[in-house]
Amino acid sequence: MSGASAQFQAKFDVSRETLERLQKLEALLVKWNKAINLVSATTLSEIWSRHFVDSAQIFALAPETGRSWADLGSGAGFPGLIIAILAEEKRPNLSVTLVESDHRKAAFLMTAIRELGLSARVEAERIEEMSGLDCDVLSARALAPLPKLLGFSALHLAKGGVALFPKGARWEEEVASARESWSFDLETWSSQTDPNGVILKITGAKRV
Ligand SMILES: C[S@@+](CC[C@H](N)C(=O)[O-])C[C@H]1O[C@@H](n2cnc3c(N)ncnc32)[C@H](O)[C@@H]1O
Repeated sequence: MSGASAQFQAKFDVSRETLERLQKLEALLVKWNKAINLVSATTLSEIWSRHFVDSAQIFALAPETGRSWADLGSGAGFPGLIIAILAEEKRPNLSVTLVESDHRKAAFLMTAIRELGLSARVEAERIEEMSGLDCDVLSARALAPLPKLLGFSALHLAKGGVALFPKGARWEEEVASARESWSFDLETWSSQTDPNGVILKITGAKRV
């Protein structure tokens, strides 16, 4: 086991099968990154800490009662593919949907799902053009400012659902800006990977 995967195992207590899936995903990302720009070359050598841990920390924040999870703008699969990998071990009944409008990235996501033996599905569509997903949990990393994310949530989150958005150092400005047109309940968790970042957990969002 590499140092990075051993650290992941210590943090998230996952099975050998899950670690093997993550190792396969790492190999796929390295292979595909030669042809399409999935992750920046500078973070390729830090896939476990910058992407796998960053994504996995979101998984534990979702209520265990949720049956469906949608990750919007998944890109190379963060956090969506990691959620799908963890769900395979820890919540096998969770249905995971990855939304990604870029067809080359969507092709990567479909390949990864097939090669890793996951049950997640990919919607290669634009978030604002697809029919409502009615999901219980929604996530999005590095997709849009919070006011826009809340607009996406209004389209796809079921009543009573939970939105999880990792945000960087300027998260308080984004929350203040969102409060101008939305009311919502907010909990925050410090990020395990970004000393200035947080994960926003939002419920009950309504336009004001
Ligand atoms: C900056 S990347 C972030 C990718 C990934 N979430 C991450 O954190 O590594 C944003 C991704 O969202 C996708 N995207 C942007 N707008 C979208 C839309 N309206 N509908 C679907 N996907 C979209 C882009 O193609 C891109 O892959």
